[in-house]
Amino acid sequence: MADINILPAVHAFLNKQHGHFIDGAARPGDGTRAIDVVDPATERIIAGVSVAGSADVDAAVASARGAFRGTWAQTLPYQRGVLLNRLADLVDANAEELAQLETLCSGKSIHLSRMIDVGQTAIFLRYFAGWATKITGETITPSMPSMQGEQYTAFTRREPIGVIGAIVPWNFSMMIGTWKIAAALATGCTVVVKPSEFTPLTLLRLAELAIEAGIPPGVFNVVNGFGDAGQALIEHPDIAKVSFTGSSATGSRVGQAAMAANLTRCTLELGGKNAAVLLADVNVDGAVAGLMQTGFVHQGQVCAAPERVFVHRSRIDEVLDKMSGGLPQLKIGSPLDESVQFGPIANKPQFDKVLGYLDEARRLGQICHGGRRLERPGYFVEPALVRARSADDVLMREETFGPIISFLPFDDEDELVGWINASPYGLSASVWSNDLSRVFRLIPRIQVGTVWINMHTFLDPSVPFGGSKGSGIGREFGSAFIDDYTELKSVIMRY
Ligand SMILES: NC(=O)C1=CN([C@@H]2O[C@H](COP(=O)(O)OP(=O)(O)OC[C@H]3O[C@@H](n4cnc5c(N)ncnc54)[C@H](OP(=O)(O)O)[C@@H]3O)[C@@H](O)[C@H]2O)C=CC1
Ligand SMILES: CCCCCC/C=C/C(=O)O
Repeated sequence: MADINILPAVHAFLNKQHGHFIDGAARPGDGTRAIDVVDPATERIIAGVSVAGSADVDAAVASARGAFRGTWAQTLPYQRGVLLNRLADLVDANAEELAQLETLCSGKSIHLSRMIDVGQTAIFLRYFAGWATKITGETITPSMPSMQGEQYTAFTRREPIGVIGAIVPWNFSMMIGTWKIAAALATGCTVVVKPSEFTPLTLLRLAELAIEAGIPPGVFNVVNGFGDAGQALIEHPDIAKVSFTGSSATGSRVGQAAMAANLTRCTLELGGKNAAVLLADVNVDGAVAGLMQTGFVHQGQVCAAPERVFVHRSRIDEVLDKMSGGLPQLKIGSPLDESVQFGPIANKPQFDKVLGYLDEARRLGQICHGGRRLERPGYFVEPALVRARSADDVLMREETFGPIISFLPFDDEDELVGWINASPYGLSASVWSNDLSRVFRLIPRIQVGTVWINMHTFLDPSVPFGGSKGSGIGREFGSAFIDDYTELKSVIMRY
């Protein structure tokens, strides 16, 4: 099939040098440094953005601080919910434009951009809109003996923490940005977001839509640039909280810098080396379909993707045969072709990293299917299946963040748990079985933030998501975010 037609609005948005979005309007950069935005499917430059200097970061934080104390503080929770719902409606109304921008910057298939990036952005906005009117404290009866004979009562209030500095990676820029922006706005905070320099366009467009929705200027600001712009943001004295998604290495630096600068609180959603465990009674067809989908969606560039799969020895040959048989059905090609499920790797550094892991697996003779680079422009590589020799192999230990799934047979449950927990990461795992007694015995033994049963990478806005160990600090979604984005104030009163 041919590529879809690019909308005139997308052409118009692309052929521009973008700056930042501050105080409700586009702010051009100072022109001294610029970033080329590259389409990973063609390696062509499709747009440019300016690099924020400290004056831009200061202006964005000042605007967010002004709105936090002014217009946004005067906006009732009910109205905040209405405005977030209006933004969701505008995301729906501009869905195709946003999906095309996302695909052109990130290389994810247009189908995925429509369904996940745009579809989930609207869903998360509506979910958080509902929370705006449901943020409550509790009443407490003081219990100290010294209070006998006196009349006391106490209550707590949840107050918005202030300006949020949000730092967002390139794999799902608009959706992950929205998790942070919508949580901030629902609780009464304001936000300055720095997208990855590889995928800056959809969040700039979302900021424009926020103004169209009636969200006051300064509530949602975007600064573009490299890590140094992010660094200036997290160290800014008027940032009350940092919400970061990205690699564990950068996340660790971000957390330390924020803490050292101003004791700034952080939520860190970091990398993973997520295990899928297929027990002896596994429904192989169901597990294979699930792994094919979640291991190779967006070319494996998903923090929760199943990268290491432990299969009971009695089933491993069957599983690998069916995985190999399924791979040719995954159509590789231009992400703007609606029949394609598998596009290019999102950017050149990530492409080089994935090719490096594939070279290593090839050197060790471990690739059992795929893994070849495609001879065409763009960062294309086939998805790969690897049969590991030991849980200590590089591909069983390091996060590749690419379309590579490694398999290892297991015999013994204790050994299996040891292998899973030996990882410094602890984001997620899945167990595939209908033997619920065994499954429920495993759940408390696996050191991760989320366990899926007979599914993988299923994110729902009402279920907390985040990592343990080296995969992060804090949780996004559900009610957990309210604690993160608010300050708890206690009031004790004698009457
Ligand atoms: N958990 C996840 O969801 C993701 C994990 N990754 C992993 O990270 C690896 C590297 O990808 P990369 O994009 O470089 O991810 P990083 O973790 O390095 O970057 C994530 C975000 O942090 C910014 N950043 C970088 N350095 C700093 C800093 N010192 N202070 C503040 N912000 C900073 C980046 O900006 P800039 O890009 O402009 O430097 C980007 O916006 C990938 O190979 C993959 O393994 C990547 C994306 C998502
Ligand atoms: C189809 C999977 C979509 C979920 C993407 C969530 C990504 C999170 C992350 O990489 O941080």
